[in-house]
Amino acid sequence: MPIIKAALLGLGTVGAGVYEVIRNQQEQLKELVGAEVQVVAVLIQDTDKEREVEKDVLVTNNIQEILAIPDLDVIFESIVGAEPTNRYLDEAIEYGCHIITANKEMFAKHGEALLEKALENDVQIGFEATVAAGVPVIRTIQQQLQLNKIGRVQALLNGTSNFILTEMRKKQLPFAKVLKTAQSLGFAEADPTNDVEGIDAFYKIMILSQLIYGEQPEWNTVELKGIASVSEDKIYHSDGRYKHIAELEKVGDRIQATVRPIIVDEQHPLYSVEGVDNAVVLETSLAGAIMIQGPGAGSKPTASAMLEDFIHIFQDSKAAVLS
Ligand SMILES: NC(=O)C1=CN([C@@H]2O[C@H](COP(=O)(O)OP(=O)(O)OC[C@H]3O[C@@H](n4cnc5c(N)ncnc54)[C@H](OP(=O)(O)O)[C@@H]3O)[C@@H](O)[C@H]2O)C=CC1
Ligand SMILES: N[C@@H](CC=O)C(=O)O
Repeated sequence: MPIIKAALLGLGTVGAGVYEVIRNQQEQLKELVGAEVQVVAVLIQDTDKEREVEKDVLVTNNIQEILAIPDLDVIFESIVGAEPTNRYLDEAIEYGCHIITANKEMFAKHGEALLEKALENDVQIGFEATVAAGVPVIRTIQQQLQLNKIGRVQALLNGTSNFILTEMRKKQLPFAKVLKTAQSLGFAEADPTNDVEGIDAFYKIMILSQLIYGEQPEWNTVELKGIASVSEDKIYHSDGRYKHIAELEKVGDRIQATVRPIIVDEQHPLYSVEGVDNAVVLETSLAGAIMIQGPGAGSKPTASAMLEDFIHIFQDSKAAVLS
């Protein structure tokens, strides 16, 4: 049986989820892609931490050791921040590896350039996990809405924010306590600033803008507020519900985007989307308004998006080899 050699960049909440799914669902993966998937290396930062990986897996903090492995087929990237990640992926594409990423900051900033480079090097990039984790928004837009023109987009794109707003309102709990729970559940980033200041949702709506309109608005024109700007009292006592909503629309030649907490009433499509769920409402020219909803953060939902990308990429390669 052929072997697909994989490396994981990052072995935190997301990377560990990917590793576990590959191990636990090896037989199904074999059937789906026609090859055995072997994780041969992981890149981490702290070499002193204990890692739950097989003994023959190379664990290193040096990307060059990974890119020196012969015949590496794919990299699953789930590290944090735009750099050095972008540089690592740029090199990995030159090496000839497919890339599957969950890193929205990196992808909002460098996704276009990496996609171009991937095309030149005949490899693919899967980025489903960069937006709404387990909810297949990217592939729905890429594959199921090709003839439709997408007008306005309204979305809940940060699982942590929706979880915090929901828990605070339902249980009248303080912000700091619920944020801790969101961190312990693997929803919030280790540094939760981007979650609660709206920056994480901003990166995600920029990725959607690039995908839908082929460009992003000037970043400094986007109104950006996070849930940290809302008082506890308002969250507990407002009529309606606070939701952290990202909106996107092309008006004439101009793309307009906002990312902010607003109060919605029960008529609003995002009113009933609660907890860690994300949802994206797409106004489409033929199908009408479509809403897609599901878990927007966490280890398994994110690993799900990355492994589904993996299957698409390697089923394509299998078809190419057979034809
Ligand atoms: N958590 C979630 O629900 C989701 C997260 N994401 C994105 O996925 C990525 C990972 O998130 P998550 O798993 O939660 O984060 P964690 O903080 O849990 O894990 C990050 C991992 O990356 C490693 N790492 C960080 N920086 C570097 C670096 N410069 N070089 C090598 N390794 C590095 C860390 O190493 P070490 O173990 O040594 O500290 C750790 O293993 C982020 O970009 C995040 O935005 C996307 C969707 C959902
Ligand atoms: N911290 C993020 C994780 C997924 O992207 C969130 O809460 O949405």
